[in-house]
Amino acid sequence: MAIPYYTGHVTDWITGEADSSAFERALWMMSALTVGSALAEFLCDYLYNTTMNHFHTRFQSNVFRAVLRQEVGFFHANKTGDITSRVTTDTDTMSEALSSDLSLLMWYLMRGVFLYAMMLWLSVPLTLFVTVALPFILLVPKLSGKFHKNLALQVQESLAKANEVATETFQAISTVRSFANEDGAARRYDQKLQETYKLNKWEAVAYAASMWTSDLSGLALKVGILYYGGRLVTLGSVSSGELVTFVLYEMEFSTAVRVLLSVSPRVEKAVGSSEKLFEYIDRTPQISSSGTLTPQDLQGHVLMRDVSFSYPDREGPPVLKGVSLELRPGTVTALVGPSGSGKSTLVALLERFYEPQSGQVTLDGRELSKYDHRFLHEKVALVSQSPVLFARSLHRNIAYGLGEKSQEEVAGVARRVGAHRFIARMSCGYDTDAGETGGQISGGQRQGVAIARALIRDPRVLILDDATSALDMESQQQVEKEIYEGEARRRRSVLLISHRLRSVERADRILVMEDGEIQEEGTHLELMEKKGVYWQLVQRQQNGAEGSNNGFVDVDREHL
Ligand SMILES: Nc1ncnc2c1ncn2[C@@H]1O[C@H](COP(=O)(O)OP(=O)(O)OP(=O)(O)O)[C@@H](O)[C@H]1O
Repeated sequence: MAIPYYTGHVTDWITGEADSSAFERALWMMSALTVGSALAEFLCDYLYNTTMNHFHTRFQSNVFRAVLRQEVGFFHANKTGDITSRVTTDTDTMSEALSSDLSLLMWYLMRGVFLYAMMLWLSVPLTLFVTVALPFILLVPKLSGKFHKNLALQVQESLAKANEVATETFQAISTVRSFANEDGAARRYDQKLQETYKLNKWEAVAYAASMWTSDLSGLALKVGILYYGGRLVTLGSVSSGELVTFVLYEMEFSTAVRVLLSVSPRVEKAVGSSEKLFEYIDRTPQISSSGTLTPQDLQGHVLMRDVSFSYPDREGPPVLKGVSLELRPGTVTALVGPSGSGKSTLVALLERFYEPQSGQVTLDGRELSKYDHRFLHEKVALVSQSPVLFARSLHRNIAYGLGEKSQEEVAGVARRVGAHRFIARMSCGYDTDAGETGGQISGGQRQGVAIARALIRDPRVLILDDATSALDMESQQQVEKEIYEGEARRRRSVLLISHRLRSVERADRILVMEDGEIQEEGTHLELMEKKGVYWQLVQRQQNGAEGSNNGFVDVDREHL
């Protein structure tokens, strides 16, 4: 920025207003400053980019952690594609703006301030003239910048919607293929992309408009300065060298303003994308995990008292209506009932995925929220209806979240639930990759691995939510043996949800659930003698009235 200053000195030497020593000094200073500033710029770029890279990595990691902290309901309320797009695309947009645009913004802001000071020092009247014209240069592009920010937000949202379609399609590719609906999926994706394209077009117009207006006003300003400055030179209030220096500074100043104006909409776009990210970071999870209890003598005594629950954002009657149940250590409690009666919802409350609107769930007499999050989920293990495995070895899947576990330990627990048989037959054994969401092994094998994954934690409460439906007879018997006769049985409470009556009839207690209420409870024989809901359901099934629709399949007819 000192170059224009010394150019003025050279001009004064040419016009004879200064001697030759000033000319030599000017040349030396210009050379030294050029080398010095090049070095400083190199250092500045290096440090800035390294810092921004560090920032990007940390920020993305923080957003990911913030999303992970949210309650399960948050993931049901927001689409996966939308969340993923926020964590990846939006953080990229934001970091890109920060790494290039913000550095330009800061750089040209500092330049602008310095140049303005130099202009003031050279000629106050000319600077005042520029100052009066400045708001006109700034105002119009500022207004179009606002319009641009709004459009940028819409572009981000529309891109997220396109991502949702892609994610959903790829996740359900087998279904898409079996219905031969590839064209339908492509059309849906195209439709979303078209929406983004249209918005992008408007965004480009808004951007061009702000550039055009700033160009036009900059040009008008230059004509004004030359006219007014020429008059001041004639009057002798500034030298011709000073006018040249002023014009050069003003050109640099205009460039700074232009850059600031072109960068600010991009920074505003990044602000637009960051708003949702900060919403995620600032969001307080509706289910806190601030509990601290980690009792080493946990028994696994679960009590659910008069619990009612409705899913958030779901209208209609409650899914659970005043449910009470007890899981005693050393006993197996079975929960049966038709599809949609609320069994998995009850499990979700035991796992603290949701909190009940009324009533209480306690473990060893203390509310679930009082327990340390990690401890609770180590001690209360769930195998869900469709367990998901991770794209890593079966060994790592069984020892999921537990750090290093020896091969003997993993194989030992797999043996107990009959999973070792099929794992040992695989060519890579425990090193076999389960594939994304466990898609590279069969449904029954997935269930076997998931049961082993739950048992390796030696939980005090074990919940099997229809978790053996796909197992072959031999594995099923092995799991039942583990549940009913296993040595750990005395140390834990088991909640067994199943549509197979054969596997629940040995339970110490059977609860029959219908429409979110426990209708009956007792042992299998008691319930059969009572000839109530349970008996009716069994009869109906026997007569084939409702088939598997009421949730009861594979009835042990001989026993009945
Ligand atoms: N995440 C959710 N959001 C809103 N409603 C839900 C959600 N999950 C389940 N429901 C609704 O809650 C009710 C009970 O569902 P739940 O999954 O608990 O039944 P279930 O007894 O486990 O059925 P199944 O035997 O088929 O597994 C159903 O009407 C279902 O539509």
